[in-house]
Amino acid sequence: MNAHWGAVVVAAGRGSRMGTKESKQYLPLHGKPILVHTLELFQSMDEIADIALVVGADDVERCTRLVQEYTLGKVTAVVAGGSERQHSVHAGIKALSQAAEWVMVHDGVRPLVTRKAIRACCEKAEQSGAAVLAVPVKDTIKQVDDTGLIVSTPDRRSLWAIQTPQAFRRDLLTEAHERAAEELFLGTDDAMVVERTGAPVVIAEGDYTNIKITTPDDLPWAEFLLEKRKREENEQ
Ligand SMILES: Nc1ccn([C@@H]2O[C@H](COP(=O)(O)OP(=O)(O)OP(=O)(O)O)[C@@H](O)[C@H]2O)c(=O)n1
Ligand SMILES: C[C@](O)(CO)[C@H](O)COP(=O)(O)O
Repeated sequence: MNAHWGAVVVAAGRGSRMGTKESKQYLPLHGKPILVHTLELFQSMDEIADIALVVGADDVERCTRLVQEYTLGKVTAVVAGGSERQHSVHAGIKALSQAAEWVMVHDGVRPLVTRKAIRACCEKAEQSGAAVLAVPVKDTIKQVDDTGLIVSTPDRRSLWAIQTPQAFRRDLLTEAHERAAEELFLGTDDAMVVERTGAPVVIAEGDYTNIKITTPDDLPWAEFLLEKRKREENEQ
């Protein structure tokens, strides 16, 4: 893995599907905010030189304090995000130090990603320019119309559930985001923004445990996975 990777960690969402008053990225997991678990993992990797943290406009001060409290020295910028995830990512890329020629984008609410998976994704990106973590879909997926009628059943062998981090050569990601902004294109991940430029984006196989904490039932699952991981680390 290249020596100078920058990471954009996006955490400016409201977490409406979680349904809590507090935005989900600040909910405690093993006594620490979910977002802090994520940042600590990135902070611990030698290959990552700096991190831009993107949060809600009202949370910039609070997150600057969190960065100090948890001595997250690689977080060189805490900036306000936008109304859509894509706007938040774009703000993060612009805030990242110019020295970072390679950028990975990660959801602040995916604290269970592993260093091994991050490295696998970045290594694939270094070979091809752009790579995303993903896992093969386990269920049969149907395309359904507005009336509930099944329209088609895509071949499951070609379906992957996409995760983060998503890793890119910085100039490629920057240009793709600028173009999407100009053309008012909104995607649900950064790969979509890059794919539409015609640049290849490849898959790096990840783990099913890299969940995006989205709804209340994800919280006990995340607690369990974190507990299991800590136990395994202690046994080694
Ligand atoms: N305008 C936004 C929307 C989302 N995100 C971030 O993108 C990641 C993935 O988004 P998701 O899980 O969908 O978060 P929310 O948008 O907060 O959730 P919801 O859709 O339930 O409101 C999260 O870390 C979230 O904080 C962001 O930085 N800016
Ligand atoms: C980027 C992402 O996490 C990949 O699975 C996902 O697309 C984010 O989507 P959401 O609509 O913000 O949940």
